Amino acid sequence: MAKVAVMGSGSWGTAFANVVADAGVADVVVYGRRAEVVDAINQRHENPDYFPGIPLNPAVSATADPAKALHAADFVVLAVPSQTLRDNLAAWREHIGAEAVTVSLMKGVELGTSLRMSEVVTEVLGVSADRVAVVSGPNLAREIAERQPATAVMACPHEPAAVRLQHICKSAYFRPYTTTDLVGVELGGAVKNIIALAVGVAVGMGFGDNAKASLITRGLAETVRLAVSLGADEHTLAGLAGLGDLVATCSSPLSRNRTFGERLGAGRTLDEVIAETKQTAEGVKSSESVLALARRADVEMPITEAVVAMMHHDLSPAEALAAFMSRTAKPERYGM
Ligand SMILES: NC(=O)C1=CN([C@@H]2O[C@H](COP(=O)(O)OP(=O)(O)OC[C@H]3O[C@@H](n4cnc5c(N)ncnc54)[C@H](OP(=O)(O)O)[C@@H]3O)[C@@H](O)[C@H]2O)C=CC1
Ligand SMILES: O=C(CO)COP(=O)(O)O
Repeated sequence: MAKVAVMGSGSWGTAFANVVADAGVADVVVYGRRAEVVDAINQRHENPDYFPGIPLNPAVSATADPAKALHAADFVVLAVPSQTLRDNLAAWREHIGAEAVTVSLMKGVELGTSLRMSEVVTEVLGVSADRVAVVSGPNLAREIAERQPATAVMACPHEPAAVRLQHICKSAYFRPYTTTDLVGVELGGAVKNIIALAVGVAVGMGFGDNAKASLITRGLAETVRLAVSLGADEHTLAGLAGLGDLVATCSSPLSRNRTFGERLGAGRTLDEVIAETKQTAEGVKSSESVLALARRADVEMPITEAVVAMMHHDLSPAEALAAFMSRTAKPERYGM
């Protein structure tokens, strides 16, 4: 059987390990940095910090030793916050086998470099892009841990690797598709978090479904503009990793990004919201790196700009709304 190492025992790492175990065709081990989480997974088949009361497949084992997790792994699945990936990978690099396929579950863009996560992997590990895959789609981790039905996209420029990954994930409740469009899949995932922050702000301000639908639709338009200008296929953004994830994340109270925005929109200060947010809300930091990417590509992303201004430059939700609504009138389709 293939061996899958999942590096990170938070929400998505735990739920994804469970998906692989439930698919039943690969061995899976999770690396967690805290012994109490590792012990709970091994002894009680539960991750009490992230999914209390949800039974994990007993075939999911855990270790606090990254070398042990990575030893002879065919797939190395990365599930830590995006901004920590470079340092973590540098520490893990010596234990990752030359033939392993690295799989990013992460939905962020690196601050400072504006690199996508797969690009950070190829840079740090010195491997070709053909050995790096990405999993994305409408995948709220709790629903998947509860074994509710879901679909996802496995992206890799080397299609056979995406197909192998599809095989080790497919189960009665998890249906993976494949694509070779890494750029579209990664940017769809990173930008939807930013749009979910904006939707959350609108919900927190008390606005209804017209505002939400407008942000989702115009959010998709700016995602497509950016992704296509960087080489993505427009159809990818109409698929699971684009529209699918955008709708799920912007609609769900389970989304950490939407919840973050909602608290801000309801009048809490940024510092209060940051202090209340225990899990990773990637869009807060990635809004800056995505905007930097957009400026470099000369692409307009007004919702992302508004989110950056609220998250990093003290613009209030009311001021952001006024600035957005008073933009110059335009045709619906422009600037592709
Ligand atoms: N949750 C979801 O529904 C989904 C999340 N994603 C993406 O998956 C990625 C991971 O998110 P998610 O699992 O939700 O995040 P969580 O916040 O739930 O978990 C983060 C994990 O990373 C660990 N961690 C945090 N900081 C560091 C660090 N500096 N070094 C090493 N490990 C660290 C945490 O350990 P500890 O528990 O000890 O703090 C925890 O195991 C993100 O990019 C997210 O966008 C994608 C799809 C769905
Ligand atoms: O990516 C996700 C669902 O696909 C999870 O979204 P949040 O990180 O906002 O919780």
